Amino acid sequence: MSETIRVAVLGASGRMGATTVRAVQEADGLELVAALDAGDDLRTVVAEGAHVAVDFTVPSVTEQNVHLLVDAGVHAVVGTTGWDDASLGRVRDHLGRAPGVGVVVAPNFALGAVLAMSFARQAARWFESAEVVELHHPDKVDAPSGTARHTAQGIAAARAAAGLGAMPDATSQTLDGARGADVDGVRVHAVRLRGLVAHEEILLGNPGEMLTIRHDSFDRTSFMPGVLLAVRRVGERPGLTVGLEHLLDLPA
Ligand SMILES: NC(=O)C1=CN([C@@H]2O[C@H](COP(=O)(O)OP(=O)(O)OC[C@H]3O[C@@H](n4cnc5c(N)ncnc54)[C@H](O)[C@@H]3O)[C@@H](O)[C@H]2O)C=CC1
Ligand SMILES: O=C(O)C1=N[C@H](C(=O)O)C[C@H](O)C1
Repeated sequence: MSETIRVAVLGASGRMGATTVRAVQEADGLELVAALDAGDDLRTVVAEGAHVAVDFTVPSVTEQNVHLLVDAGVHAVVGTTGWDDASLGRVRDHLGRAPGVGVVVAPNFALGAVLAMSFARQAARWFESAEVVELHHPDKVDAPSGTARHTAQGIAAARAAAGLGAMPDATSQTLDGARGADVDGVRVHAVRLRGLVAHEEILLGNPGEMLTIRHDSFDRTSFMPGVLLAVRRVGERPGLTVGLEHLLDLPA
């Protein structure tokens, strides 16, 4: 990769895309070469010689964007939600046929959120119960958040590795949805409220005690240090990286 990293932003008119455009324009060593939104031709990314494309679009298009970028030899930094094991597996297979190309998919680029998820994974094996509450602005289209899914999956993996079984829960009569969504056996609850940006609480319970791990993004600038870190590092990481924790040397 040359000294100046040429960056394209997809979803550039959206809340995250617009914030990313400004951050790239203000960052040392980066040059914004394309800012595209719905209806624009993705071939502009290649025509403008982008090294890295940042995707903050919508869950229904992000995987397709990534495949097009990989075909073009452009590294991808992806914050858009909606990824699952199947879509990540398809990208991993595709990257196997595109040596040298890197893709970083991160459900949350805020450093505090990544640390909160790491702390939750560390704590999970010591508690009988764990639930995740995510709270977001009401314009968000998906629920639960990608961050909450990733958090719950990490908690479930840590519990399984420690030999813990199902959590205690005597609920036998309930309204649909009252106990939230089940992500690998961990309950996840989604709040949508005007005034919020992006927030998460991880509740861990034992007899007589509770540990609460909370992270708040009050402004979308909170995601930018992580986005810029990924833009700078993705070229050194061929293949698929899922989660910013891998770029921060935190336990996966
Ligand atoms: N990983 C992270 O740290 C964060 C991830 N997100 C995720 O990023 C995504 C975007 O969030 P927001 O910016 O709030 O949404 P938004 O709705 O404000 O922006 C999405 C933009 O994508 C555009 N778009 C739709 N189809 C497109 C296409 N085919 N090509 C190019 N652009 C297209 C839309 O026109 C819109 O401008 C969501 O999935 C959200 O959950 C949001 C915040 C942080
Ligand atoms: O849509 C959002 O706003 C956010 N989306 C991501 C998610 O779903 O986890 C990251 C953050 O929570 C903000």
